[in-house]
Amino acid sequence: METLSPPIITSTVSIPCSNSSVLVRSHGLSSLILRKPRSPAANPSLISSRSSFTRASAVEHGKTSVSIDLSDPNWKRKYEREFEERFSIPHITDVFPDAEAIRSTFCLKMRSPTEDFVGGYPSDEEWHGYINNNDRVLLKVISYSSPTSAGAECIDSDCSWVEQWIHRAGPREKIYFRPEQVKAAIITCGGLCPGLNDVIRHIVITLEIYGVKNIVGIPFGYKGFSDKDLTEMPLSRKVVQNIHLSGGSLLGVSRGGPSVSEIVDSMEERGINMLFVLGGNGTHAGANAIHDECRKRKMKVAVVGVPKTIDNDILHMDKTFGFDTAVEEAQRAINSAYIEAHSAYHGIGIVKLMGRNSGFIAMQASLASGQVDICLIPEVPFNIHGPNGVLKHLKYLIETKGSAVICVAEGAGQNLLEKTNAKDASGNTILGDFGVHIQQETKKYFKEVSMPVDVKYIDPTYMIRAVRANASDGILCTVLGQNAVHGAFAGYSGITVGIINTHYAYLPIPEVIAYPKSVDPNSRMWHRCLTSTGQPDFI
Ligand SMILES: Nc1ncnc2c1ncn2[C@@H]1O[C@H](COP(=O)(O)OP(=O)(O)O)[C@@H](O)[C@H]1O
Ligand SMILES: O=P(O)(O)OC[C@H]1O[C@](O)(COP(=O)(O)O)[C@@H](O)[C@@H]1O
Ligand SMILES: [Mg+2]
Repeated sequence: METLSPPIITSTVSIPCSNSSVLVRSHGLSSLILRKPRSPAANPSLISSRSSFTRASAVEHGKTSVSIDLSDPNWKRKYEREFEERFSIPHITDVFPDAEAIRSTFCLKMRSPTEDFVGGYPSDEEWHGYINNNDRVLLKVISYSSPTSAGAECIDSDCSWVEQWIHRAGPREKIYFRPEQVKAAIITCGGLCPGLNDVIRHIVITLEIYGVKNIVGIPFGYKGFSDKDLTEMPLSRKVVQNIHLSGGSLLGVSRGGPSVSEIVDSMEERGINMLFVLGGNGTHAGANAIHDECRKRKMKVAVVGVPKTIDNDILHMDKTFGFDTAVEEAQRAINSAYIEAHSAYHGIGIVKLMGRNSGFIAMQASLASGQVDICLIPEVPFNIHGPNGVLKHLKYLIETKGSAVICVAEGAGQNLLEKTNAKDASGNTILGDFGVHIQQETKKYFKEVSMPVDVKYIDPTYMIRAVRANASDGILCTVLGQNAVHGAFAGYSGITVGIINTHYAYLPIPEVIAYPKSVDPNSRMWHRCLTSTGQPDFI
């Protein structure tokens, strides 16, 4: 048995300290972790707070309450055991202890597939490179020697090394579904993302290698389960052969849709027993609820997610597919902004990139281009006006360099805009347009200071996410798509697949969506970005 589905973690750890900036209030694992300020000198009270580490830290793990008593000599072993349980992945045998396992029909080397695959493809090979169920991947690979190391994530004052192991992804020797009894469905939800077609393609191809013949696509996200006008799309290697050559999703996407019980009713009606769900946080929340509902109804179903978001806001993963492509595509916009700004008298180029809660695209695109003077992201507060504001620095740049480029993430500066409380069909907050706002404020400001400027605003957001995946995302999509199928056949459900420290792993869905991953302002990467742009703090 692969033990329990871990609860979503919403926890609070208070590190007793006089400076409120180190009062850590967050979700999930990082709640155990004291994030350091940018420089220890900036927060001397933190250093003197070392003794606070020795106190017991009460941590609520969703339903269960876990308390890590750092004075307990065995706290590390206990922590590691609890971690293992949280990251255990639900398995069909949790609900069906007598579920029959058969030898895998997935072989690395085989003869041409025959019409009659029952009993497995004929293979000449004995060794298939299967993954052992006990194989693990290490989640954190840096051993910090001090809480003052940049980006340090520490549990105690010594930053003791704690091992956090997660399940390795890949094909298993035993499978829990007979290919001829599988009806697999694929669904893509949320916004577009480069690589969706690549993942669909590899799921289909891998399912066929296992011997599955009944594969369908559900059109337009979860809506496709309830809308009677939308019919399933039969999928095969032939259908998906070239779909990766274009962006978008062969199946279409949508936000909003039916309730979880309607979705599961529809799955029962259609006889779907493998569901591959491609989407972001919202989609995964839905996938996990579908998994729970299937368990409640004692349905032998595998629900496997593949995280899709150009925002790169899924926890624990090196990156999500489409992110690299988005960063690469953003280069064209930034370069255009630079050329426009550089070629104009007192030119200012402003580029808005996506990133609802997380500034990863803006940060990485700024870093990659080397042409950005000011990068603004949601995670780092700033002022536009005032002596330390963005506009003052912009004036300095115009005076000293003659031109400037600003890159903003869409979620940046929302506190400076009027709130509308508007939501999209999925319940996501509709953001104010900060790109337009800073463009207007820039024009106003320079008029006020009687300095002629030529402002060019570029919003390439939808162009970026509609392109096809680049080569590196193409490879990532291939591996994720294949591993999703391996996970389902291995009998896992309520899981998702990701790249972690360059290895591929299965994670329980709640752990990756507990909250959106965001840029750590104390991380080396953000500091590198600041070094590259040369921008000051705008506070
Ligand atoms: N908490 C939730 N529980 C169940 N379904 C959800 C939840 N949040 C979002 N969804 C559904 O997931 C789909 C995609 O969600 P959305 O937030 O738009 O995109 P993404 O998955 O990219 O974050 C939508 O159909 C939405 O209704
Ligand atoms: O216009 P739409 O389709 O609502 O998409 C906008 C959102 O899509 C994204 O690119 C990705 O969001 P999701 O991961 O929720 O699909 C966000 O950065 C952006 O806010
Ligand atoms: Mg989302």
